[in-house]
Amino acid sequence: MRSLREIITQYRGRRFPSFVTIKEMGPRDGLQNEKSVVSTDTKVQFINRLSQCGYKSIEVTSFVSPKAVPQMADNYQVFQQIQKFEGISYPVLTPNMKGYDAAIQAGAKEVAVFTGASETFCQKNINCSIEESIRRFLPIMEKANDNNVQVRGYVSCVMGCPFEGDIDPAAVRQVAKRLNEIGCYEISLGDTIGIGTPEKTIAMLHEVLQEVPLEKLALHCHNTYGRAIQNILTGLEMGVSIVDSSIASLGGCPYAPGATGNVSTEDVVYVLSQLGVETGLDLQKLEETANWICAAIGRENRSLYRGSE
Ligand SMILES: CC(C)(COP(=O)([O-])OP(=O)([O-])OC[C@H]1O[C@@H](n2cnc3c(N)ncnc32)[C@H](O)[C@@H]1OP(=O)([O-])[O-])[C@@H](O)C(=O)NCCC(=O)NCCSC(=O)C[C@@](C)(O)CC(=O)[O-]
Repeated sequence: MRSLREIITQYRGRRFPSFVTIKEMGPRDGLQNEKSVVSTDTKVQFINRLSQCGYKSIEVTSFVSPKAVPQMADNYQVFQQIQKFEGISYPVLTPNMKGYDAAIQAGAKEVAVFTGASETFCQKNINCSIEESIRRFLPIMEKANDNNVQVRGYVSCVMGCPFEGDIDPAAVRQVAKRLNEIGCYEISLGDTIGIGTPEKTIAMLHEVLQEVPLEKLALHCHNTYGRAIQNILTGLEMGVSIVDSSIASLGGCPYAPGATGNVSTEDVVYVLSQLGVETGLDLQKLEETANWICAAIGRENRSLYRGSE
């Protein structure tokens, strides 16, 4: 794995957007896979601390089946108890109408639907085909439109699948196109098991950009093989300006064997700051929050960045 310094040296002098929006995944993608139950109070404190770090978006929980993901069973309580600040969005995952209705009941103003570019992953994750998943999203889109709720869309396995192996970028393009057509305001492209490379990132984005405008695309990279930052920088060089990340690199997908956490927020913020890119995030507060949550749940902090760098 390359050090942050080596990555910064490699990418120095290249052209990136001047501002990159970072969407925090820690409370949802980060915690959903924790084996021992994280208390509602810890989740609430975690999100409240994150709200002080400068984010405009923090994904806070998911309204999925508690049998499928027990860690998110306290979704309603978490959403109700967190402090909500003006200017920060607190999206939640909703796989179907039942999840959407529960999210709205809790007070959600932004939701995210999620599917995949791999049939097998989609079946294992949400128990339906890709086509069926889109059909399930249609009534969500309709109701969200009536309720003035924004809907984000996720495509998983954009660089490869734990069950099917390679995924054709044309398949990613098709799914991203459908999510765009049904009205998702933004589409997050998930390298669910972190097997992307800069070359794969370029090939995948070239395809997706045939259908979806650049400003609607986000990159959601897991860091399983330590390549997430390079893949993200490759996407940013192509003009993408939205990145999903998880503080302390918390997480992993319960339906993607071998997947580790999202790329660490602190690492992305540090590297971008060294490359002259603004994120609006406070690195010191991020580091304090990362250390706090890792101590609270007994996990190691997998970020490479340490304030002493
Ligand atoms: C999608 C379902 C629900 C389909 O599951 P299903 O079994 O097909 O659903 P169903 O409609 O047949 O219902 C079965 C049971 O689930 C209940 N149910 C049904 N829907 C809900 C709901 N919304 N909330 C609460 N309960 C629900 C329903 O009421 C029923 O309860 P029972 O009668 O057996 O007691 C299930 O497969 C599920 O919950 N999956 C969760 C998948 C998940 O959360 N995965 C992790 C997040 S995705 C991810 O991490 C990837 C991402 C986004 O980060 C991007 C990337 O990295 O690639």
